[in-house]
Amino acid sequence: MIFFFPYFIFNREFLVLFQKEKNQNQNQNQNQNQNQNQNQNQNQNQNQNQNQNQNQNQNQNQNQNQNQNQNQNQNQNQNQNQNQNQNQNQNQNQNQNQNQNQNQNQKPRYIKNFLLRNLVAFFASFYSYYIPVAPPKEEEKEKDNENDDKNEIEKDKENEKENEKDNENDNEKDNENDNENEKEKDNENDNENENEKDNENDNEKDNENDNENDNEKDNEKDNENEKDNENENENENENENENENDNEIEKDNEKEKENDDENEIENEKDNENDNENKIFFFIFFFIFFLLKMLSQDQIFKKLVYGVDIPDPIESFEKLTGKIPKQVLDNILIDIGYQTPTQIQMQTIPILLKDRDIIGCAPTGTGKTAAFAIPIISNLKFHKKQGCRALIVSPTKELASQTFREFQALSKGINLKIIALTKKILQPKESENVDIIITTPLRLVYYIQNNQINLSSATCLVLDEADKLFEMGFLPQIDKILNACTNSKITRCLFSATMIKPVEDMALTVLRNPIKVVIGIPNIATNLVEQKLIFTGNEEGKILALKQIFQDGIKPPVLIFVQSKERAQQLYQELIYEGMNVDLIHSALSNIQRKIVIDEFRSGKIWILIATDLMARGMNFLSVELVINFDFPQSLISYIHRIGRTGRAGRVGKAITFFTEQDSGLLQRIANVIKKSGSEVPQWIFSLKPPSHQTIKRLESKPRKRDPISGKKPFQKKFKRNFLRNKKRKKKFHKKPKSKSKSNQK
Ligand SMILES: Nc1ncnc2c1ncn2[C@@H]1O[C@H](COP(=O)(O)OP(=O)(O)OP(=O)(O)O)[C@@H](O)[C@H]1O
Repeated sequence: MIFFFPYFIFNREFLVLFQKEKNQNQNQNQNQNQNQNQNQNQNQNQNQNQNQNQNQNQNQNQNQNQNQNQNQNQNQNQNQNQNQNQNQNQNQNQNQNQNQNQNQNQKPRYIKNFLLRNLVAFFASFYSYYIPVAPPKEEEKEKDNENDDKNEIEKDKENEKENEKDNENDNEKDNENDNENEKEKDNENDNENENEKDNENDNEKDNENDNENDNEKDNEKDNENEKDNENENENENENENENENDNEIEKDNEKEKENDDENEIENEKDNENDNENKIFFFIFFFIFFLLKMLSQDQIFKKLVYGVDIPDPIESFEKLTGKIPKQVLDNILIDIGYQTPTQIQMQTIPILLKDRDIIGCAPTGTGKTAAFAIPIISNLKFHKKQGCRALIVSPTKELASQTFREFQALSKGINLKIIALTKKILQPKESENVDIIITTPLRLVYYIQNNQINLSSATCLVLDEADKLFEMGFLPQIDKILNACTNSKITRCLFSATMIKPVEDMALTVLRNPIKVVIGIPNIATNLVEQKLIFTGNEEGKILALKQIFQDGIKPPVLIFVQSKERAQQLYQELIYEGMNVDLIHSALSNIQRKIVIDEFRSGKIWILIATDLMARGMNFLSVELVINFDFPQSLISYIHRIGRTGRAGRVGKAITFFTEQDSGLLQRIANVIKKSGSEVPQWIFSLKPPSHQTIKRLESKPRKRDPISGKKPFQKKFKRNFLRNKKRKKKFHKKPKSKSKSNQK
């Protein structure tokens, strides 16, 4: 329900909008019908009026001329007004027809819009936890309605004003025309009256002249002719007026057409804007969800590339029948893994099908078991045909650790597994083993001495592959690859980090590989809370370290330094403080290293000072705090160092000291810290980022640092600068001799 809650809210929102639009259109349709009816009525009335006018005109023609003219004018005015109204109504009708057409066109769009909105709503519901979707507020709705009403009222007012203006103009024109007509008609009437008077006078005169009869007849005839002429003139005027009315109607129609065209263009523009808004809306949401998914590692959480990718497993139980029952029991009962990790879900089925693979997953996510389970299952039982699986690790400690995990997973299965760390291979011993776990150097030694035959190997695993493809190991890896001559060999590369050049090189040795990437590549695990502390100088580091111990720590703690010399110096500083501390580096013997690791694992040692020897692959489950006393030499080194905590789903903490010397790589590492969810001081990002060459140079060799203990840095610096002057140097070295001579004297 929680999952689909925003879906319903979105849906409701959009349904409300949808209904609103629909109602508006329905109202428009209703109004349109009403208007159409009104227009029809008006037209009918108008026709009636016109008929009446015609009748009146006829009657008036028979009666008095003056009254007739007045009535005609009035009627004409009425007609014009009616025509204007008619025109307005026609405009409205046309607009409404357009709206109607739009509505008809929009009908399928309703469905589209509805689907589109539902799709978006569905996406929203998918990310319900990240998108707080508030239901539309009633106040906002009311405001929207008010605004809509206001807009409509304003539009109506504007239309009314325009109509009034048009009416006024038309009336003015009409009045002008009427006045002109009246004047003309008045003149005509005057003429008529004058003629009448003249006729009367003439008659009188005729009577006087005794020609009365003849004159009267003539006058009567003349009067009749005059009347006919007058009637003809009146009819002509009427026709002229009618023509003028027709012209005006035509003009009005033209205006209406222009208005209609403008309305059409505006409507088209509105439609285009609506479509643009919808597209923008959709794109915005799509990008929003993408970013959300990216920020929550949803997209890069699980990426599998390749062809014919076997289906992943969701549980170890799904492996029933695919792996020996004993192995399944070891996983579920003996070791107690309940569910496979993501890398295991993807890679176990792939390796069971003997496919080449690149597996990249964050530190502490069970990559060892991801390749150990299918390898043991594929080999099934011991065959006396030589080494069938070879696992190469960069350090002896890691090889020993992997050996232990293989032993645990293959318990009860007759497989011969050896770790070539301390063991010296007996002649022909390699022919009797199934799995060899080794470091590159030792393996190459046996290959070169023909003490080991790898032609029967069907599986080769390069653990911490990116490290093994670095220049230091590359020649040895090349020899190992050449020694594995079996054409059906499966090659697997695993690491928590993989940079592009190394990956490209690695891909050249794989055939039709499947690449599995869990999480964002080359990013520290988000189970580790990371912190950067500026210490100023070496002394500051010691003070900061003591402060951390004073604040309280939960052992065991792992402290990383950049060299064995510095490990020794720090060890002396801390042992002097009475702390339960030990150190491990490559200069110690194998036995010393093993003892230190065992004691650290058992909790006998609380604080272990280590070089990068311990940075990769070492699994100390109980380590909760990692301190980078010396800033790591590279980003990859940082990721592996802090990956010694926060393993197998547990949380951890990592603190990194830095001085001004470390500013080169500071921004890069700060970026990784930020991406994995921890806080970083913002000023670090305002620093000028180093060039690619600077980064390469910094990563190629460790930084020169002042010693941790002994003489204070400024004294040492002063002495070094002082002795740079050759003369001073000679004097400095001569002084003791002269003293001794004087003493002798
Ligand atoms: N399915 C599982 N369920 C619970 N714990 C597991 C599972 N698989 C492995 N582990 C445990 O997770 C821890 C880390 O495993 P592993 O050392 O293989 O990690 P990794 O990915 O190789 O780490 P790194 O990159 O540092 O080498 C081990 O303690 C291992 O026992």
